Amino acid sequence: MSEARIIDGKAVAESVRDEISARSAALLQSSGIRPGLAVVLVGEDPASQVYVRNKDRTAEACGFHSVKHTLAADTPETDVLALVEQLNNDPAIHGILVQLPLPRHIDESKVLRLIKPEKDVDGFHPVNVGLLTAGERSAALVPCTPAGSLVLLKRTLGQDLSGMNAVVIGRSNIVGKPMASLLLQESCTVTIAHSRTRDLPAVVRTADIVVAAVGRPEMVRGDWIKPGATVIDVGINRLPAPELGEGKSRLVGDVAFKEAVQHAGAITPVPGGVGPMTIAMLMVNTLTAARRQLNLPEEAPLF
Ligand SMILES: Nc1nc(=O)c2c([nH]1)NC[C@@H]1CN(c3ccc(C(=O)N[C@@H](CCC(=O)O)C(=O)O)cc3)C=[N+]21
Repeated sequence: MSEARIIDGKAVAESVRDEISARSAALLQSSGIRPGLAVVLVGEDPASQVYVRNKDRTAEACGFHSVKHTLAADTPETDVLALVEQLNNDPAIHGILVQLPLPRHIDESKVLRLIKPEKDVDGFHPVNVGLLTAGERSAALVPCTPAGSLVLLKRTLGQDLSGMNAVVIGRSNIVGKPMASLLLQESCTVTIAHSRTRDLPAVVRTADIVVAAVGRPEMVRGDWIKPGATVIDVGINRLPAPELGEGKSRLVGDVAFKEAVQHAGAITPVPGGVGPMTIAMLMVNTLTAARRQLNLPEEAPLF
């Protein structure tokens, strides 16, 4: 069998970013307003650092107003809530992202529920979750990683995914559940598999589309993949790599890439797959949020 096509998430993310830059420049020209994005970091989770740096750089490249609030890991919950409230009321801020996970003493869902739904560029507020689940994707802000994964699927398979068997591995609120909602809305036959699923390899073998979002390095093996299937690897796992030198690490996905590439029709790499798309879709959501807050018409959807 021939090797799978490698889906270039970095290149697709760049094209999305170019489109957002152009739309952002047009908005600035016509209304004098820059989309504003605020990121709130509580504590310094090392895994968050790369993400925040990439996000800042991309926001700047899109001509956005971008601010970062870094709070100490022991900041009281009331202070975090007060900051969110301040950002909710700041007209220069159209999108608010509170980096997860939060320290244990902070009630995550309390923080997420306080963010104004129209500023919720992560799409984690119950209002946005509800709209997406109810099939009103176009009225919602859609979580960035699932949205980016769907963009990659459509670039690979075309606009029509109807009737395809999609298996989503992982049931998180951040990826698995919203991904399943999106694929269902595309008329896929959707299975959500998880840690209690019986005979996961057999379930995955039924899939035309596999979305792996479990957070377990290289868990999905090559012989689980139906020949020709499209594989979206959402996992970003940092493993020690002494072969690269002392203290070095490497990133691997949730899919055993070297094996899966022998079976799949197309597959995303890690890094360079879904990660860059997550950031690109955050820019899409921030621009969408800004336009809605300014009562401007919706632009053509990018997926
Ligand atoms: N409220 C919230 N929303 C998030 O979306 C969110 C979050 N919290 N907490 C942390 C995770 C992690 N995350 C990443 C996004 C992009 C890359 C990314 O761009 N990765 C690149 C480079 C990775 C590297 O070189 O280290 C790649 O995969 O090619 C990584 C990680 C978003 N997250």
